[in-house]
Amino acid sequence: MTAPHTAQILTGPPAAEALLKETAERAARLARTPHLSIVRLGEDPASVSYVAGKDAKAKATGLSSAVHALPAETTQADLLALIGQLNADPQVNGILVQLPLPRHIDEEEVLLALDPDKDVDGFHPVNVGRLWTGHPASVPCTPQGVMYLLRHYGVEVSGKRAVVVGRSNIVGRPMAGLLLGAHATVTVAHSRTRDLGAVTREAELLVVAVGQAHFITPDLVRPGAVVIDVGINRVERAGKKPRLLGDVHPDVAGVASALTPVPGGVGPLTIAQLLANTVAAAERQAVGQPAGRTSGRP
Ligand SMILES: Nc1nc2c(c(=O)[nH]1)N[C@@H](CN(C=O)c1ccc(C(=O)N[C@@H](CCC(=O)O)C(=O)O)cc1)CN2
Repeated sequence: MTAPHTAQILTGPPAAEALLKETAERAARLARTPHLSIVRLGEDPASVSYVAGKDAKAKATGLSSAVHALPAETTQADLLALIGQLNADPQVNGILVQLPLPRHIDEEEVLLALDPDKDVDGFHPVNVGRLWTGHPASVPCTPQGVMYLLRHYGVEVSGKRAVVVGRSNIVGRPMAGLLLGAHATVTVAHSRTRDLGAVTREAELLVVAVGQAHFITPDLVRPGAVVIDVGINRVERAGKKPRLLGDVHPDVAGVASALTPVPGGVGPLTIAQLLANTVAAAERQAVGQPAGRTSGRP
């Protein structure tokens, strides 16, 4: 009798540690310690925890960082004024505004106000354009972290059929741009895709970021595919900590050749990549080179 097939589990922490080590070495080579300014509004527990993690990891990696924790009722004008100050401050190399923002804030206007060369989240349309035209850019941390994880585990991307499920600005769209830049043949599936299974079963590399627990079931996966689960769905439980579930059903391990877990897969790469983006921004600023002005075509 043969043992049932089970996928290789691509865990995030070893890849994140490797990226943090590289980032610390690069930071130490700079004449001035790179500085990251983190802006948070309100007390959303997940945002408080992610921001604390970013601040602590930045310091542990040899960067300097400061958290601007503003009340939830901060006005749009006050938030824009703070961003203006950080943009103008030559000591600040990277700025990020933790999302989601309170409902009264116009998120698009806030992201547009960031200096694109300090926008270490890569959300500014200038950085989106740089990514899609193959110029050096800050790229959103989670999809950039996925690329690092794939390289860390030796997963070949060039020439592969890749399907990204989800088209958010934070994950799906930049993920598609990065995979295309790495020479994959890329399809983006979304809520209006007809016959989703016919599309996802084509994928040798399947990246899922839809925000619905266990949305991808084994019947939607090509045997032997590499499956990257970007979902983090919090399922509340009475009297207990919420459970974190991915977008991919665990039974997919019986079909895929490799699979990222949730938690402990892509998530840890997000913060490591943010620090790598901050150091890269500081390196470009040190030589007076705006991100998009050199040829970085793949
Ligand atoms: N300005 C930004 N806002 C948000 C981003 C972002 O990249 N920039 N991404 C997410 C939240 N996020 C970082 O900000 C983030 C999400 C998840 C993790 C992570 O390590 N997840 C762990 C589980 C942690 C837990 O217990 O909650 C995992 O998946 O193993 C880190 C950072 C939205 N906002």
